Amino acid sequence: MAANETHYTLALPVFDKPVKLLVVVAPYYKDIADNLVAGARATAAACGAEVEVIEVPGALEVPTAIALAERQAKFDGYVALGCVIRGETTHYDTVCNDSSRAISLLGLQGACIGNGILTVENRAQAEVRADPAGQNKGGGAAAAALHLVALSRKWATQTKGIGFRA
Ligand SMILES: Nc1c(NC[C@H](O)[C@H](O)[C@H](O)CO)[nH]c(=O)[nH]c1=O
Ligand SMILES: CC(=O)[C@@H](O)COP(=O)(O)O
Repeated sequence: MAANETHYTLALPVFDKPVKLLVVVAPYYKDIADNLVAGARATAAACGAEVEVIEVPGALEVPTAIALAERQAKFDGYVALGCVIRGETTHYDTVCNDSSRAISLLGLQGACIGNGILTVENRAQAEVRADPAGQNKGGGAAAAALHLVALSRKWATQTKGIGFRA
């Protein structure tokens, strides 16, 4: 994938009611995280969505923070951001696999989550993917969350008043 190429081709959803996103970021690599957050903020702003940002120590804590936030029922969707760079041991595999799987499981339970946690071999790969003017993975994760929020709202209004599964 070219440095400035992105595959987020869907048009952003349009909302008639306010949307509130929670960005959960692990600033393990602060500069990378800052770029991911900037990309997510820009995409959220393009949709008129409100953003709150919280920080956790690492990628493994991101899904737990989302699960805790979901209990508050204050947010329409979540953007998971972070960067995992392979080191000398197998811990990379644990961090990548466990954080992504936990995020997917939360999604299957109905949380609208976009996953922008980078899992890369080296810093150069991370930099180009975090850059809002590059592959903009933070913006893509925010777009994913917003699309799921739109879908959730669409189907919630369609089933309102129907007391049974059609
Ligand atoms: N190596 C990276 C980590 N490791 C830390 C874990 O995510 C976690 O915070 C720790 O195991 C305590 O539970 N985290 C990243 O986000 N990125 C890494 O490259
Ligand atoms: C992804 C990691 O957990 C990694 O940064 C840890 O580095 P190492 O495997 O060299 O301990």
